[in-house]
Amino acid sequence: MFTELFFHKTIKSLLNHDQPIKGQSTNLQNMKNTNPTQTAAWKKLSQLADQKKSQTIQSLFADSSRFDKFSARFEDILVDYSKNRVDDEVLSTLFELAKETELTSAIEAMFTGGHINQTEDRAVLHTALRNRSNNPVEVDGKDVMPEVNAVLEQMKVFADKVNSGAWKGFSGKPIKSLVNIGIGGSDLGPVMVTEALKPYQNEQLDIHFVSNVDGTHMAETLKKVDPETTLFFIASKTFTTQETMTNAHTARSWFLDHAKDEAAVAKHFVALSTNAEAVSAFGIDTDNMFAFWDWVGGRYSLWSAIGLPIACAIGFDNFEKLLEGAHAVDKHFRGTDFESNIPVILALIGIWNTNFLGAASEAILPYDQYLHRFAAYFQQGNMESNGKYVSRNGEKVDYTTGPIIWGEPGTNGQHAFYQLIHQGTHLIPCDFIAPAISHNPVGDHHPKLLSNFFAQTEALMNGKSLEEVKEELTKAGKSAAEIAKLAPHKVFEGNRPTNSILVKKVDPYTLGCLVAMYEHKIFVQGVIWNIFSFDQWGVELGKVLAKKILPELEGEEKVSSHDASTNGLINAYKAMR
Ligand SMILES: O=P(O)(O)OC[C@H]1O[C@H](O)[C@H](O)[C@@H](O)[C@@H]1O
Repeated sequence: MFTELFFHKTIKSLLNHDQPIKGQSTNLQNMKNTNPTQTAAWKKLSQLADQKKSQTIQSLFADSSRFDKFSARFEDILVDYSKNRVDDEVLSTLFELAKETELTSAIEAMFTGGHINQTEDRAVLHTALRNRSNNPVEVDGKDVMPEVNAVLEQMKVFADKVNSGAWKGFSGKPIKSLVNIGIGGSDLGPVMVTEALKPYQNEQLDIHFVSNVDGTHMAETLKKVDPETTLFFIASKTFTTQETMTNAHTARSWFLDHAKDEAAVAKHFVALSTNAEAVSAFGIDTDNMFAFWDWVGGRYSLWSAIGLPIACAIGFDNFEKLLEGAHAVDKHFRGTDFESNIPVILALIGIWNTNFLGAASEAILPYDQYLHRFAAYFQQGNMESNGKYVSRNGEKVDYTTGPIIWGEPGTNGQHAFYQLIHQGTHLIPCDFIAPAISHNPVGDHHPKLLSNFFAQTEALMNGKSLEEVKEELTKAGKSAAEIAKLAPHKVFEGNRPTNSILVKKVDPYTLGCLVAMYEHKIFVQGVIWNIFSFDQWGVELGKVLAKKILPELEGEEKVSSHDASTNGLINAYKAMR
């Protein structure tokens, strides 16, 4: 059934990507709905996992060319995946798995506007938003690039005005504070990017994000800003999300309490949305609306109008560089053989760790304070995309899909949860990310930070044997009894897999590259797991039930329409307040 959707699309030559994409007939009918566990490669991988159980990463470094073989460079980015439990045989079988699950057709289907978000019958084209080559990209026979470029132009004009101080508030003062009101994909991308690129931020502006429906989030933000100089971005793809609409109305009332003039709203509120009708119903002039389209997934939307607060904070030129970085990786992903394709390699290693070594989670550990929301961003990106137990043919899968994603910046994590990564009972593959050049080269901070990065990946791989521990304790003058008691606790098994991503500097272009790498990793995994990565039905049920419960919270009468626990909680709340 996946197949039929794409038969009208054309596979372009992998080496010739700057030609127009036409909605012609196709040879994408090979796109399979394959249970990955039924492929020859999967079966072989299961055997290999069994056979190689006792093989250690450390022992694999007997091959002196391992680092060169198992690392890849993309411009100023080095991806070292040599500290994984993979050898040539495992990797080549993983590449076979990608071939057997028709990854190439799937990649083409995405880039050429196939409706790969099948349960919502939508194309998935965040790549068109950053298509700096500007070659046509057709969705249902219509080239989307003119619209994409028109919104980018609208964003540029607006961001330039805000940046230069030409955009004035109702009392004639230039804008000083940007407040983004949005949640999920309409929050996390702009938060992550503006934090990551803070060194590029216009110092005349401060930026705030309100996402939680908890009134505290809004109240604390409004304390910091002045209605005369604040610009609100109401960011919502649907413009119906409860949290965002509630926060938007609160911000509007607060603003009008000060401005006392409805006409002033136009100078202080803009909307980033696909839903023009709801935007004007809210009272925002559609002249102040920046549009995007249903083929932009929320968690892939920072490249769209949702990126407007980013463009305002760091300037449109820098926003463009972010797009350029992502586009460069798009070309790499689409045009490079699997064997040298970074997102494909990262995805396959992730599948090896998840499905064959039994890892349930992955940690993302940036050694860069500016990247402190990177893990949170990809928590949504990954878990909302691949947290699915139903396959593309509608059946329950009998294998593990998306891992739990989590992480915090190093070195903070080291003093908090690395204990479990080193000596716990769970296998936690980790991605370490660091820049070679710091934006703040204060004293010897950066070498210290990076020495921790390198040391951790080394320690996770090599561990520390019982013999080493005993020798150390002996040298420290411990008695035999003390050594026997202490030694087991000081042993590190090692053999913990890590990827290391070293970038020259976290600049807009490089960040664009990094984000696109992770996005495509998620895509590849979804294809192989035979799930739909671009819907998110799992978030709906709770929303529906909350709507039903909300009116029940009014009044004093006891609620009895739920199970005993839910009734008990609601009634206790009513009694306590
Ligand atoms: O942008 P919005 O339509 O307001 O949606 C905001 C978020 O809410 C939803 O519940 C989804 O789970 C997210 O994928 C989405 O990014």
